[in-house]
Amino acid sequence: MSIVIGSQNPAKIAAVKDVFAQDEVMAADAPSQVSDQPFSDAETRLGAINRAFNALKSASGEIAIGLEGGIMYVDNELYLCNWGALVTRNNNIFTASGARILLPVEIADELKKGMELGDVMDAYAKKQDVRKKEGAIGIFTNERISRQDMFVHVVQLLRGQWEYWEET
Ligand SMILES: O=P(O)(O)OP(=O)(O)OP(=O)(O)OC[C@H]1O[C@@H](n2cnc3c(O)ncnc32)[C@H](O)[C@@H]1O
Repeated sequence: MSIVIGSQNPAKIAAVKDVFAQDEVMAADAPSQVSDQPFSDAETRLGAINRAFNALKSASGEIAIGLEGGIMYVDNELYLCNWGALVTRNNNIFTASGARILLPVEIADELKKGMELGDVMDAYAKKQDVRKKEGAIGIFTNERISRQDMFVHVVQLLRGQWEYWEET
């Protein structure tokens, strides 16, 4: 089977390859058509769905996966949130969200000023491309859960739902 992932981000590609280890996994640039920094569950989820549909349009995969990172308020505090979508050629959509953790106040303050989490994390950690590696979730969990680990769980949730509803 061939699967297309709507991103060139190595953490996202590795997560899909981990869950679909026996299959052909292709990566395609696919716009999320939401803000560069989604600010709610609804916007992040929509970004994942848009990326999956745009990936399916641009490549020859049988199914497509979109993975999108964002942030969301719970009361007045900002949490990291991530969403995934799996879409099929007959327009079935499966969605799932990832683990979420509270972001420290100093990170949240920068995000509220309009900065993107990827840039804020690089400055905070004094590293480059945190978003493509351990991610904010890796840094703030002492690297117990990396961004890839978190997306593996999301992709397992997507694959499992797709198998249950389409293959049983
Ligand atoms: O290449 P693409 O697929 O666009 O991956 P991305 O990481 O740049 O983009 P996302 O749409 O997943 O995330 C939206 C923004 O939030 C940032 N972001 C999300 N989760 C993050 C994490 O765990 N660590 C660092 N930055 C993160 C990301 O860098 C973007 O600025």
